[in-house]
Amino acid sequence: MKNFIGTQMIYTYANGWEYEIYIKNEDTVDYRIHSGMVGGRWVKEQKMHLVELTKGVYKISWTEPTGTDVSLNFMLEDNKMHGVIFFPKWVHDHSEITVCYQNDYIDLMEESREKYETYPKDVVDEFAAITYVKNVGVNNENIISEAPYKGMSDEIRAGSFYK
Ligand SMILES: C=Cc1ccc(O)cc1
Repeated sequence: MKNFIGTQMIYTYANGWEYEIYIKNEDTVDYRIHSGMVGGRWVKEQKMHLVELTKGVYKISWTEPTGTDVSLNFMLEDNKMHGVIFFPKWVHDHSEITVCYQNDYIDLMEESREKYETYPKDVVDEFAAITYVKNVGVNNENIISEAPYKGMSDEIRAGSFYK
């Protein structure tokens, strides 16, 4: 568990969506979505549940202000993960509303999940290849502190992003 907490990862799902996550501490993640249905969205301070399923295999799960539920399994020894995302219908229909720095729009997310339809949910379950992994320590506010832009994940992988 100590190895996993503090880890920053970038991964590409089999459907092409690229995500970045930072396991900030034992119950919090920050994340950034580089591409996919809600590419451009980024979030800090998302509370989550974390367990070690077996040696080197970690599961994190949470429910979001949008009503989206997420459960992710990281298999670090194999450089792969598997994610399940349960999108309410409204996120699928109005994804542009969720593409923002969510922390500034929590009220809008909560209003939208009441205003628009929840069902049928859109279940996305996909494996992903982890393309970057680094333990950057706990509670580092500088790891995910700006909006994603085209080329950012390449810069992170190349080691030229953080000054
Ligand atoms: C909806 C959030 C979310 C964050 C990371 C991930 O891999 C999938 C979904």
